[in-house]
Amino acid sequence: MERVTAEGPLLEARELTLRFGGVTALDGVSFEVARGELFAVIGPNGAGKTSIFNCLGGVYRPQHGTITLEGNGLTGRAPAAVAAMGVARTFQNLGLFRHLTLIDNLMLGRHHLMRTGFVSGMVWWGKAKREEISHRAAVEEIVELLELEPYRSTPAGLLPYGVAKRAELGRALAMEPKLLLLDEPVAGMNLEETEDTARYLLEIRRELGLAMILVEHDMRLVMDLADRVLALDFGVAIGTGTPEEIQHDPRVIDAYLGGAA
Ligand SMILES: Nc1ncnc2c1ncn2[C@@H]1O[C@H](COP(=O)(O)OP(=O)(O)OP(=O)(O)O)[C@@H](O)[C@H]1O
Repeated sequence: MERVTAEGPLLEARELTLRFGGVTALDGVSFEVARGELFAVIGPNGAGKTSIFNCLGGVYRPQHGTITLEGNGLTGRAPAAVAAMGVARTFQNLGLFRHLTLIDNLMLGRHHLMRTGFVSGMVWWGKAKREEISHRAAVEEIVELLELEPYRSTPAGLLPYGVAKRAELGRALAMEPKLLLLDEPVAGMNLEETEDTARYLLEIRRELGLAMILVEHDMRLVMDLADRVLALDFGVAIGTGTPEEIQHDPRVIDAYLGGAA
């Protein structure tokens, strides 16, 4: 039965197990994400981080376990249905339309929120026009928040890399999600771009109160930004806690930080 609860965690993942043939990518992983929380998932290569995102985003269906968003079942739903429930995602490889301008890419992010289709838009011109204006206003707020004004009319394919990643973040925000999944948001960035991204993520949390799950190899970024961290190793959750707790957890040091040192 569908229900919406104002209390309790925003997202709840219980005992997720995902297997590919003989490989167990996730082995009974449980975690919760609170409203407004910046939650990070870390672990060495092959630990299961992408598998978690793919289960949350509806790309993979875990063989065992449940995922709920505000108490509503999300497990096994198709990616479009999961997006419509309020889960947005950014990708390691950019998910923008190269030939469309930045503004049009952001408008596309709002597509599922638009009520007026093409034909009804012609019939109900006034209503469609009003809807268009309100969507454009929402997009303008994102442009301002992410300081994208100088690039608004630039085709996405011509944007500098760091700006294109920011535009992708903007496209995800344009969906007005309840939860944002960030897949290695600073991969391939230089130090300045990385610091800018950290600043924008903090701004998003502060201004929008949006919950985010971050998968990232850059440990400094994770430890600086995250409220809580889940550490995985070989598909098993080996620790959950504040960055401080995780950095001092012997199992995590052994599995990950120790290995990287
Ligand atoms: N589609 C698939 N088919 C078979 N095995 C897979 C598939 N996807 C993931 N795996 C396996 O599941 C395990 C977890 O992979 P996953 O990609 O989730 O790890 P990860 O922590 O994201 O790694 P990385 O940091 O390298 O991106 C690995 O052993 C991987 O080889």
